[in-house]
Order: sequence, then structure tokens, then C-alpha cells
Amino acid sequence: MALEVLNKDKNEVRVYENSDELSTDLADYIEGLSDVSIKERGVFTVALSGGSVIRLMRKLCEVPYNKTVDWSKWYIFWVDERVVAKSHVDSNYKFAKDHLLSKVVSCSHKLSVLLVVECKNEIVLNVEQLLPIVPSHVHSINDSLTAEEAANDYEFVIRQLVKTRMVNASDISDCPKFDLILLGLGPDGHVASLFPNHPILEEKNEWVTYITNSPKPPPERITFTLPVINSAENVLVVATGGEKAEAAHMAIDDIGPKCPVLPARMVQPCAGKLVWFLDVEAASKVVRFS
Ligand SMILES: O=C1O[C@H](COP(=O)(O)O)[C@@H](O)[C@H](O)[C@H]1O
Repeated sequence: MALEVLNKDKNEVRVYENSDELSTDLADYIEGLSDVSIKERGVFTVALSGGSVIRLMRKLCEVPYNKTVDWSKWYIFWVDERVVAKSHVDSNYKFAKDHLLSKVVSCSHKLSVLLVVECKNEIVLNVEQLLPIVPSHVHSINDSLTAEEAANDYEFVIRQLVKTRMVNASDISDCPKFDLILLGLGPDGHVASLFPNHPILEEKNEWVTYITNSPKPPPERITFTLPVINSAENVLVVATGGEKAEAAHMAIDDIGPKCPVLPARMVQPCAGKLVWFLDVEAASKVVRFS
């Protein structure tokens, strides 16, 4: 459970004693969103980031969430991706596959084996809710293309899924409305591959764009633009550790006219909900008020 829940404008900031508690509550929160979305529309569209947020989602693969989350209805995307081969250590796809997606498959596999044994003893259980992630629901970038081509191609794929309404369309912008966008936070205040002072922060027309000069290696990346992030139904920003404290403070608090243009501060969903998940260290500079 959160140590503190702060309300900042229409956003919520949840602060946890440690990353383990954050991780448990994050799994609980995501399970709730997945449940609502699947009940309403039959699918859950999620865009993942790379890095620490994936590790912090690990509890989704553990009891009880491995039994309650209907992974077969998840459609998975990446908010940003490094333009490297999918087998490369820097690939966000590879990181998510190794630390999250492959674990879901193996949890479900173990459970189906268990169910076969139970069935022989004539115990009837509901197998359907334990189906693993469907490979064709996992939309990673085409890693054989240049950064520009990969961004265009990824946007095309998303446009097709919006046309068929697999991904919702926003009512208030010309953008897709993902059920959930998960963001990490860089110590410099970057989210996705949107870095401070980069001209792509101004991009208004494209859904997916690219950079070839990322200040954090590797240099070539594709990324959702701010209008797409801000059109999501739910956005979670997840950060742990003292090195993220200044960025969290600058992004969350009202710090007046001298406030730098920070990508994380520009995450302001138009109609959706923004929740920050921070551990005490990352929240150590966030202003408390009663
Ligand atoms: O380069 C990136 O960094 C951010 C932050 O990563 P973290 O490990 O410090 O949480 C990540 O959200 C983004 O997807 C990734 O490409």
C-alpha cells in the first residue's frame, strides 16, 4: 500500500516505502485497468517503455496476478524503441521479452500442465483465463529498417489497428487512445525517447517519430509523440531511486516561471488519468502539502 497519496491538480502521486511495495501496487493497479478494459471492449492495449519500469512490473507474473490477468486479451506496443536488432542488448523489445513477456508464457504453461493433472481427477477448472500472450498481439518495430522508416512503419501498423478499432481512437484528438501507456523517467526528465530541448517535443502531426541524436545511447530511436501519450486513457510514470528525485520534483511541482521545459512535465493527458508511482527516494524532493 502507498505510504502517501498526493493529489497534484488532476493527477495522483503515489509514494511507496520501497520498490517491492511499489511493484505490488503497480501490478494491482495494472490488473484493475486490464480488467475494466477487457470487460468494456474485450481487449487491453498497452504501450510499454524500456528499462526499470519493466522490472517493476515483474509481480504481474507472480501469484495472484498470473492467475487473474487475462494476457490473451493484451495488445502490446512500445512507447519507444532503440533502432537496433531485436536480439541486441539495447532493444526495449528484448528487455521486455526477457524480463516480462517470456515469464508470462512460462507461468501459464506451468499452470496448464497442472490443470491437465487436475482434469484426470475430474476437477473441472476454467482454463480460459490462463491463456498466455498471443504472439500476433505483440507489436514491436521492424528492426530491418532505418529509424525514419521504422517510425513510419510503426505508425502505419497502429493506424491499421485504429481503423479496425482494435486500438481505440481519441474523441478529442486525431490520435490513438491506448488503454495504458507506461513510462519510465530519466534523471534528465526524459520520458519515452523524448529528451529535454529536442525539437520533437513540438511534433504535433506524427504519431510516431524518430531521432538519430539521442543524448542517451544508442543514438537512433523511434518514439511516440506527446500528442499520442497525452491521448491515452491512462498514463503511469514509474520511477525509483534518488537519481530521479530532481526530475520528479521538476515534473510534478509548481515551480514557477523558471521551470525548464521538461518532457516529463509535458505529460498531461487531455482526458485520461495520470498516476505517478514513486518510491520514497524518487519522491524525496516532491513538495508535500495537506
Ligand atoms: O532510454 C530509455 O530510458 C527511459 C528511462 O529508463 P530507466 O531504466 O531509467 O527507467 C525508458 O523509459 C525508455 O523507454 C528508454 O528507451
